[in-house]
Amino acid sequence: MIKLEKVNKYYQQGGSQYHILKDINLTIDQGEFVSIMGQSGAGKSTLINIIGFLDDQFEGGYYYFDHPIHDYTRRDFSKLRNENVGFVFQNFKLIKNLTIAENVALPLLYAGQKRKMVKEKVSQALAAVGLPNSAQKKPTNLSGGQQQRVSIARAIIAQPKFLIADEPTGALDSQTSKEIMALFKRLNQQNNTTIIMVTHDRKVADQGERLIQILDGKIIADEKIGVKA
Ligand SMILES: Nc1ncnc2c1ncn2[C@@H]1O[C@H](COP(=O)(O)OP(=O)(O)OP(=O)(O)O)[C@@H](O)[C@H]1O
Repeated sequence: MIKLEKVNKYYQQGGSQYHILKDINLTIDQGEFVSIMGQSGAGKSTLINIIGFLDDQFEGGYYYFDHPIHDYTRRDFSKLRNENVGFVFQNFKLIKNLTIAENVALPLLYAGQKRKMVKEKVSQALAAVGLPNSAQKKPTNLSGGQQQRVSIARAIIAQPKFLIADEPTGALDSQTSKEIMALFKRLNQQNNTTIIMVTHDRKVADQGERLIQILDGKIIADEKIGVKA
């Protein structure tokens, strides 16, 4: 599904050029649950920004379902992103003055779907993340774990081909982290949703089935770590 070939990424700063990703070769199949670990500054966010079609400024090949998307325009990139990827962040990124239902509906409203259809899909997405009775609440009335469930509902509502989760448990206590990881695992196993997750926490990473380790912009290890149920 995702294939990176010799991907390199540079940043220019103050007249100097920094080489951030170095010859990244990586293939991710549909249905995989991949964890990415590495020290701060290793290049994890830079990598997932490329994988998630947020950054089109890189060198090398990116083949998505065999399409050479490194040749695409910026506009093609935003279309690909909107239609294929769901994002989950450490700090949830919910809009405070919108209700839970309105937050979850946003990707569908951006995609121009009819309100009646949207309402039904919002209820389904909230039920899927275990929050059936919170639609009319505001984010600040929910716990951190519940807010992360809302952000996962928002990420899955448009039925993306894959999810990118950047430190999804970074702001949660260990019990809540476990519950959120159980939810990711269920989405992966029941719906075959591909998940690509960055984490600093080895216990969290171990919930995936493959662990990629990055150091100084290079993949230094890529191994199977669990057996799928
Ligand atoms: N927009 C930018 N301009 C210049 N340098 C950048 C930019 N974004 C990131 N960098 C640099 O690229 C390197 C990799 O950053 P990146 O955010 O990908 O690391 P990371 O592994 O995700 O780290 P962390 O775990 O701290 O989030 C760092 O040295 C960072 O300073």
